Amino acid sequence: MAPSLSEPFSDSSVLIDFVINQGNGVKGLSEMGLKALPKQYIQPLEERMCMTNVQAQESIPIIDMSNPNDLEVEKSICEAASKWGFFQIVNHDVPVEVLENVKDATYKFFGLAAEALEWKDYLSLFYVSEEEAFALWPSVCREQVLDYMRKSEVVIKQLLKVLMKGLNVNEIDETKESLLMGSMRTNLNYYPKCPNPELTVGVGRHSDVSTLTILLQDEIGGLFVRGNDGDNWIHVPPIKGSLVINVGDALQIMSNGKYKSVEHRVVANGSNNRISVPIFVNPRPSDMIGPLPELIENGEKPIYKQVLYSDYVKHFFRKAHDGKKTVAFAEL
Ligand SMILES: O=C(O)CCC(=O)C(=O)O
Ligand SMILES: [Fe+2]
Repeated sequence: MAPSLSEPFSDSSVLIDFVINQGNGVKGLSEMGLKALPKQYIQPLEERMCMTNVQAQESIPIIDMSNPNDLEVEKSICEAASKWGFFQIVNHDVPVEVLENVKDATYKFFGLAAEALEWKDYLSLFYVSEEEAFALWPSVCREQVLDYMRKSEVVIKQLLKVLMKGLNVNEIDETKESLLMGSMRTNLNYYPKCPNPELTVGVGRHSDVSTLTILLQDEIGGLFVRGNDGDNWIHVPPIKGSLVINVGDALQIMSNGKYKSVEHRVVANGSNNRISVPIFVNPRPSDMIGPLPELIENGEKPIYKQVLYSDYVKHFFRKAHDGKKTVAFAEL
């Protein structure tokens, strides 16, 4: 039974049934035209975005990738990964058409079905093989997602090569390539319009568990990155055709802390629906991750221990989004 507008979801089991079991998602809630946010989505005050903490004059670096082997470009990538942990790339090799197609496919998918978390619905696609993707992924988006992943691989390899060079790791053999990018997951995120955006979050504060994340966002905006001073938040402005790149915990650990996996969050929006499509480039679940041996051989003191990547990810998902605390799991 659909819940009535006059008494929407005072009972949590009705809400869970509507959003999850019946598959309506947060999208279903948004489209009911609720006057107020259901209480289950109201976040504690300290987790809500306070606009006085936004640093409007700051922005993360925007890097032109037309000449990825140019020394100045290499330098700006490594500096951005050390200082910010976040940057946007423009003039990369992923065709704008591929990006547009995967955004359209995301809209199409959420026209069909949804599941829920925070004020956000998402579909998570773990890549195993093309055959499996053809068998299991929704047909409305699988071609576009596969194309987006395939075409992004070039830029992912370029970035990892440059970032490794910045650590004086000049050879990426098969084992290292697998450690850096042995598994990939693409999420289709949908943040429906929200009746009380200031009371909730699209995605709470977190850092990613990936090596690198490649994020495509639409033109709405709402992604904020923790500024260098630790208190403020910096908006990541949508730039058509760009990809947002961020360092994840696995790369922070492997680089022995040189590259930073930075907290970020997504605010809910009172006027527009928003989509984003991150590719999480990860080690394999069975890999041990820790500071790269080359760094230790060069005399660096390790600040992280070796951990099984699947244990690290399990640890991340055991707790609610809670900022940067996951990485403490690997600290020595
Ligand atoms: O939607 C976004 O812009 C970011 C999403 C995100 O941080 C994530 O899925 O890990
Ligand atoms: Fe994230």
